[in-house]
Amino acid sequence: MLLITGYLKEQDDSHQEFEQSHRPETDHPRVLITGGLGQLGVGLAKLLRKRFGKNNVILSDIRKPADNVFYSGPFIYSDILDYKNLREIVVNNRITWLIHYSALLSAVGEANVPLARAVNITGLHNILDIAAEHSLRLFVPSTIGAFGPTSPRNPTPDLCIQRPRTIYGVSKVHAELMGEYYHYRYGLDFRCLRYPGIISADSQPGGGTTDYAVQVFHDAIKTGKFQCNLKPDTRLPMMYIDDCLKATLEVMEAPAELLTMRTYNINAMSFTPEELVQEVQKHVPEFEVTYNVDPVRQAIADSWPMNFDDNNARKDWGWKHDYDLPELVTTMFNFLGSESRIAQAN
Ligand SMILES: NC(=O)C1=CN([C@@H]2O[C@H](COP(=O)(O)OP(=O)(O)OC[C@H]3O[C@@H](n4cnc5c(N)ncnc54)[C@H](O)[C@@H]3O)[C@@H](O)[C@H]2O)C=CC1
Ligand SMILES: CC(=O)[C@H](N)C(=O)O
Repeated sequence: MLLITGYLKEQDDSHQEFEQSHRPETDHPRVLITGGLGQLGVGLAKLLRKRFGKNNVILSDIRKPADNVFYSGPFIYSDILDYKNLREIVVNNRITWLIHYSALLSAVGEANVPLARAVNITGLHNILDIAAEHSLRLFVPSTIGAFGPTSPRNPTPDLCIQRPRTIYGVSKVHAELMGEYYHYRYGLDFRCLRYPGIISADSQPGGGTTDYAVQVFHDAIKTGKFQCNLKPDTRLPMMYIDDCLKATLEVMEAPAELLTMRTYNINAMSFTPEELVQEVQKHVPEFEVTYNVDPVRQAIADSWPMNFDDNNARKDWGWKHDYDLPELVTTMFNFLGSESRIAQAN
């Protein structure tokens, strides 16, 4: 029976997908995600495909996807520095929404400033021009890294001094300002959220300053020991990936008249490595941490917000987070714990 049910379910699913992908364009956006094979893109594609139909969401990157990603929905090679190719992809696939995830994050950017400038700034210019030319709804994420040591840090409001000290932060402030300029000058439907450090169980971070808060869970499960590359009292805004992706879809679907701004802070929690370790030890009592501070990442973290003020997002389009620190840690261990039990069983 299960086999038959499974077969019938499969038929029904594929019929539904056919339906969704062949509905008139007016029904659903046609989404292109750039830089989709990083920490956030695959999860976002999953969420958007559930909402808009598998074939209406195209994942892209310059890297080769794993089989499970490749066979989960449309994937295409796209280098955002190749303006012509990007334009062809947008036209040939009748794209109406563009989620621009391609970037070099804070620490990797400091290690390769010329490449970070090319990808994060020249690449962004290509995206802006194509989005304006084809009237796309454009999402570009910014970051807590778009602030610097002269910004108010506790809390950091949406509008304040922004003098970041990394090429990553400078490029993201540039993205915010250029996106808003294209909005006011050319009517581009530009939307931007400043993400905190994002924590996920099923994807690896891409070389940032907040990566420790992902690694800690894997090490707690694998070895019970963790070497933290930030000082124990380094407070940073953080968010579980499900909240981040939910906010991204919500702000993209928000009616334009609700948006009093085009760039919003979003917040969920702020914690220090010490506070995170204490919460982890409630699940893994024997867990041990040592501190081996990375001076580059520490200097970046010391220039970033400690707490984020996101009242405008909550007021304008109803943003609210679901995961605080205890829920985050429980969710991460539920996922990773089951994964490691499966791994041990195999
Ligand atoms: N993960 C986080 O904690 C946060 C992420 N964000 C932003 O969200 C976006 C996605 O972040 P992640 O997935 O974590 O980044 P990631 O670093 O994990 O992935 C970025 C992707 O961009 C791709 N890429 C690099 N050069 C490219 C090019 N020339 N053309 C096309 N793709 C290229 C890479 O192959 C990679 O898969 C980024 O813009 C990042 O700045 C903002 C704040 C926090
Ligand atoms: C907070 C971010 O933008 C990213 N995770 C980084 O640490 O660079």
